[in-house]
Amino acid sequence: MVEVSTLNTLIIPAYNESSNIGRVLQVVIGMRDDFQEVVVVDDGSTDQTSDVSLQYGARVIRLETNQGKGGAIAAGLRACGTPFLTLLDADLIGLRPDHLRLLAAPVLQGEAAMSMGIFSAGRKRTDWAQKVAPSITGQRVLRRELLETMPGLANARYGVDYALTAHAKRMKLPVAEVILHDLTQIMKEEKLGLTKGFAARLKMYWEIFRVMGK
Ligand SMILES: O=c1ccn([C@@H]2O[C@H](COP(=O)(O)OP(=O)(O)O)[C@@H](O)[C@H]2O)c(=O)[nH]1
Ligand SMILES: O=C(O)[C@@H](COP(=O)(O)O)O[C@H]1O[C@H](CO)[C@@H](O)[C@H](O)[C@H]1O
Repeated sequence: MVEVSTLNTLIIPAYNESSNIGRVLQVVIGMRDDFQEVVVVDDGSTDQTSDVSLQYGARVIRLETNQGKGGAIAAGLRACGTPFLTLLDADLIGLRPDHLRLLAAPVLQGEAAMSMGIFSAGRKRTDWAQKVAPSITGQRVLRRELLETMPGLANARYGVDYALTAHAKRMKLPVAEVILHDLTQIMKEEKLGLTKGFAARLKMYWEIFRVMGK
């Protein structure tokens, strides 16, 4: 039987996440039976994201300038060769190994081409966001062909999640939604303060809107 660890790479796109990424890395870095590699793509951060990630033993790909989430994922894809990829946001709170195994199961077992993780019982605000729009979750496991064939990946910025879900639908591929209990993430307003956070949120909505209908 083929070892799962030779099949799956974990890719974490990260932009200025030095205060958050350690919480995620300390959970995933020991999962040697599950991932061939843990790759952090530091998307032109101006903080210590790369140094912190290296301290936890992750492989770090450092982009000189900020490319946006889609560009960071594209760089991670180019840097690995496994047939399956796991994508995670760097700012999760409450992540456990069983979340990742639950998320991977439908794809590794061939029932789905992609699975999408939906927060539940994490926090009201983030649960609600994913109930309303499950297609924009950052927690996914997918077959690499899906990313390789996605048009405009490198320029999609925050539109990448919406575009990936739409791409799978267009290709008529089976997608699984997996409930991830007790998981949440840090909101932009918490990272950047109310005014800057809200401005970043509006920019994110614009980047998602741009890919809709493409
Ligand atoms: O230009 C960017 C913006 C975001 N991200 C990463 O993409 C993930 C999701 O972004 P963010 O946390 O801002 O979104 P939220 O989870 O708040 O929606 C996080 O790991 C970010 O660090 C990135 O790599 N490049
Ligand atoms: O839930 C949401 O409304 C957004 C913004 O989350 P925050 O409130 O800033 O944590 O987060 C989701 O959408 C982003 C864009 O597609 C993805 O990058 C995130 O992974 C996803 O959680």
